[in-house]
Amino acid sequence: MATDAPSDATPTEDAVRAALATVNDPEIHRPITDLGMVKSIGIAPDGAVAVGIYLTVSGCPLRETITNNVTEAVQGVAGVTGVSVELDVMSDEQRRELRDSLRGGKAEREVPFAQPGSLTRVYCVASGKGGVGKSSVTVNLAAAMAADGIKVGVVDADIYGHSVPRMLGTADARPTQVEDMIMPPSANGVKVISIGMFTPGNAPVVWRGPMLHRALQQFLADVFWGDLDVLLLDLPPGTGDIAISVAQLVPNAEILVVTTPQQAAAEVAERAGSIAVQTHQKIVGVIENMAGLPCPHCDEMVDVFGTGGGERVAEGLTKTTGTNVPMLGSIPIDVRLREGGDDGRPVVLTDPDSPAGASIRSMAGKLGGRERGLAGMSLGLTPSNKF
Ligand SMILES: Nc1ncnc2c1ncn2[C@@H]1O[C@H](COP(=O)(O)OP(=O)(O)OP(=O)(O)O)[C@@H](O)[C@H]1O
Repeated sequence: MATDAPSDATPTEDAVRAALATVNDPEIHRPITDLGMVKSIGIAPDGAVAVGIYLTVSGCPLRETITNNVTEAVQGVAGVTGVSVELDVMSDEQRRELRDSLRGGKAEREVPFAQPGSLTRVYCVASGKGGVGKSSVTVNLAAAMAADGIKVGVVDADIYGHSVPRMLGTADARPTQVEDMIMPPSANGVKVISIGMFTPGNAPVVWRGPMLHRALQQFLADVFWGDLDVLLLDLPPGTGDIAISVAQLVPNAEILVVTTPQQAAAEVAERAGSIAVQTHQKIVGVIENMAGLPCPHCDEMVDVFGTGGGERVAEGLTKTTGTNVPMLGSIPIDVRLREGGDDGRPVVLTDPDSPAGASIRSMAGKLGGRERGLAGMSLGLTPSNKF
């Protein structure tokens, strides 16, 4: 960043610090000056600047990015003739301070999304059967929302098929840890944390209920999500322990039910959705996936999995819950959606106007853009007797 100082003047420390304030930590997305990452600034009479930077952890995978960004920012200051960056690593004490400041001064773990003032909408994506496209829908909704400028995160809590990182293009990413705080990797503008990032190789997860509960609590409380507009949780299929844990940890989470049009799948999906009655959660709607395959020769729809499942589930859940559970939309079978999932390139980004892409984008618009209403939310105010 250029200043008004004449270019032959020695740069001031304030000007260098102002330039450093424009550099964000690539994982925490906050200025390095606010995170206690600037260790020292040395300015030689000839305009050469030496900056000392604390990394949060040794072997930080983003050390090169940070070095480059710092160099570029300081180089732009008037009078700077050269920049050298020396990296150091935070002490345990500094890391603890950083963690506490990221938690808003609170040392204890709490789930930010469950706090009364939280403005993050939390959606649990649930299905009855496996393989109906729950993860594909989650990933594409998230990518479409991010493309619309919404700050979105995904928790992949599907212990049986943790496929979200691959579908989002972060298959090999591992989160960085600052003390007991976890920095989620991000791809296509979506922050993501997956149970698969904490299991060696492709090992199956054989955790029982209490362990799953703890893992989920960690994903919600110990991951540094920043200010999210929307958090999507990809749940395992069925009515298992995880759904109950989510209800306990984030009682205001709303449920999105994914089904195929098939009668059998719809019945199971309805059962999975109706767990919301017991947990007192709201079902935001039903998404029907794999709703017909356009014939490649004549474009006529072939109803591979039958028809009407989504509507049946929506009607059934409306009756069971006594609230209006709408059908949010239908997604046809589309080979581009499957390929995009395999390649980590969501179809909503690669083929946004394909029938599948357009349908998911439209639902993402509704779910992401809906008023983050204060209705039903405690504002922490005491009613006045004046009126
Ligand atoms: N509309 C669609 N068109 C074509 N392929 C699809 C569609 N929806 C999902 N698929 C494919 O079906 C397979 C299963 O989808 P996905 O993994 O999203 O299901 P899931 O319900 O999350 O499964 P599980 O519960 O077992 O994790 C994937 O290979 C995915 O690419």
